[in-house]
Amino acid sequence: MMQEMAARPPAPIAVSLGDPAGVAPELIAEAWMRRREAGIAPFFVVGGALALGMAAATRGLTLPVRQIERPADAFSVFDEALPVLGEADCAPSFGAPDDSGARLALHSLTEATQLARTGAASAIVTGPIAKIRLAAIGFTQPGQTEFLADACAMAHEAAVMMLAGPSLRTVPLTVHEPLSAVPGLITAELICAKARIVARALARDYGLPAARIAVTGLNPHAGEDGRMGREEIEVIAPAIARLQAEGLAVTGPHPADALFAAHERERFDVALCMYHDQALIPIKTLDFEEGVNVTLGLPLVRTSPDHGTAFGIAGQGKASAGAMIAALRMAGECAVARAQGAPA
Ligand SMILES: NC(=O)c1ccc[n+]([C@@H]2O[C@H](COP(=O)([O-])OP(=O)(O)OC[C@H]3O[C@@H](n4cnc5c(N)ncnc54)[C@H](O)[C@@H]3O)[C@@H](O)[C@H]2O)c1
Ligand SMILES: N[C@H](C(=O)O)[C@H](O)COP(=O)(O)O
Repeated sequence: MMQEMAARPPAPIAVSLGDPAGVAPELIAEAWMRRREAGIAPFFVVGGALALGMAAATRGLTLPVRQIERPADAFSVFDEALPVLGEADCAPSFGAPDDSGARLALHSLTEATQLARTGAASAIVTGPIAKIRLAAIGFTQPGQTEFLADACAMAHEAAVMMLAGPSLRTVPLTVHEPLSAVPGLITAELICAKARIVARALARDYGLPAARIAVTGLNPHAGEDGRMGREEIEVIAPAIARLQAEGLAVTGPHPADALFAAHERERFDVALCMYHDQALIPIKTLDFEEGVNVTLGLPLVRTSPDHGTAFGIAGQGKASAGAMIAALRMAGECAVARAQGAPA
């Protein structure tokens, strides 16, 4: 079905290549091929012209690629060819990641971030990377979210991961942490800080001025009045009370097991969950092929498909481009919302 892009962002979107041995290049290529029907705003990729062409070919696509000299050139090129900025490249072996691919992924991410920071790009959409592969070449952050926080000179906690799909939005309070460390990391200050960032961002970028935030408990049955854990009584409920006193539409702590049933999802705009899998399992179950990973709280717009590198199916024509397309669409919509002056 033909989708409409509401308005064009003031600058094109910068896309980082992701790990070239994974599914990202083929999905970027497919998204460009479907740009009109999907209503995707003009974008360019930083590096990887050869990798993109090779990846497209594995899906039977003949991809016209054109080198551009400046981000703004993407506007005139985008209709005819996929614009690529810069010469950095490699010839990937799909499904077999290596250090040269990891270096290209990091270069592309670094450059695209810089362009979004300066406003030369109106948003960044990041292709999935394998964290362990990047760590092997010196990437020190747990993920791209924290990389972006560092690039913007912000504390890691100020860059808030949100997963968004047609069925729901979720935010993990703690992110890439071992489960055993989670209880010790849950504080009222962190809950309040992240809830405030979520509320501001949903107002600014998503047109939700009074977002309803459902906060989960940590323990089974949200602790069952302290019989199954005390974090709800000692930490989570006091944080919710503080946020309510500030006027935020926050409820909870809710038992997490039933919160994502259809009838419950109608009662909130976003769920603030205590740890990674509590937030990501529901969305990847309900919305895997349209799920978007967004970073809230940054001075720039950043989205990414919800899935990873999927090395096991790369280059086989099996991967769905749905989440990549959704990430590109959402980046364009958020960039337009900011350009139209939604309050920070
Ligand atoms: N945005 C990101 O950068 C991001 C997100 C998640 C995971 N990762 C990284 O990706 C690597 C692999 O992680 P994983 O295996 O847990 O997750 P994954 O998302 O790569 O794969 C999970 C499952 O989903 C399938 N899958 C993934 N994308 C798909 C698509 N577009 N269409 C159809 N099926 C798809 C895979 O084949 C696999 O069966 C890890 O190194 C992880 O750190 C990166
Ligand atoms: N936690 C995300 C997920 O599992 O989908 C993913 O690892 C992405 O993290 P970054 O965007 O921080 O790289």
